[in-house]
Parts: sequence; structure tokens; C-alpha cells
Amino acid sequence: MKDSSKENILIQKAIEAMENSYSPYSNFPVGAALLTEEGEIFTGANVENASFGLTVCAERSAIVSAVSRGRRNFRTIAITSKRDKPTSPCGMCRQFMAEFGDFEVILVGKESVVRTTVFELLPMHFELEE
Ligand SMILES: O=c1ccn([C@H]2C[C@H](O)[C@@H](CO)O2)c(=O)[nH]1
Ligand SMILES: [Zn+2]
Repeated sequence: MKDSSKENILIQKAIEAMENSYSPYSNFPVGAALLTEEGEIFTGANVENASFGLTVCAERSAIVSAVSRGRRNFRTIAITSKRDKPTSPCGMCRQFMAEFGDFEVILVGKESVVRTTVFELLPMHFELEE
């Protein structure tokens, strides 16, 4: 299968994941689809809370889902919202993704797409080891 059609499948999975977003406070659904080195896809959506600060973003939902199933090696994450412009991950999600290395990040808006990587989004992420 061509790389571009694999990418389209990943983006489609992220769009589908947005349907499960629980975002009654912001009305801002976000979806994420994470491709593992093994070729599987794990998805996530943002989950909000009446105590706003407890909100879990779509990116972290997808990573928690994959890691909970024993997958830790990631190739690509696609992130979607309903906006025209791509949605860029928050600082917490950047650090959370960086824990698992430098994989590709595709930010998808209705009118444009940005391709980047975890380390490009977060240079000098925090690590315990010196
Ligand atoms: O990259 C992002 C940016 C925002 N959100 C969520 C958090 C909150 O539920 C809503 C508005 O900030 O969007 C994500 O899930 N991922
Ligand atoms: Zn986030």
C-alpha cells in the first residue's frame, strides 16, 4: 500500500475518533490516531471534566490506549479537529509524546495539513537521565 494511502487511513481514523470526544465544556472535539511500529492503529479523543483542569487531550488518550496494550514504539500520530487550521498539541502532550521518542506528527485542519515530529515540537524535552 502506498504511504499516502496509509496516511489517509490514519487521518480517517482520527476523524472517526473525534465522534467519541467528550467535550461539553469547550465544544472543541479533537481526535488522534497513533500508528505503531507493528502497523496497528490506536485512537483517542479528548475527555473533559466539570473540574476543567482534569481534561485529558486526544493525544494522551491515544498514547495511554496503546501503552496499555503493551505498544511503546510509534511511527506516526495524526491529530484532527473541526477547524480550518491544524490543531497543535499542548505542552503537556508534547512532553507526554516525547517520553516515547521522536515520531512523526501530522496536524490536520480542514484546509491545511502540517507534518512535523515530536522533537521538532518540543526541543529539549525533560528526561530523568543526565
Ligand atoms: O491538541 C489538542 C488541543 C486541545 N485539545 C482539547 C483539550 C480540550 O478538551 C479542548 C479545548 O482545549 O481541546 C486536545 O485534545 N488536543
Ligand atoms: Zn494536550
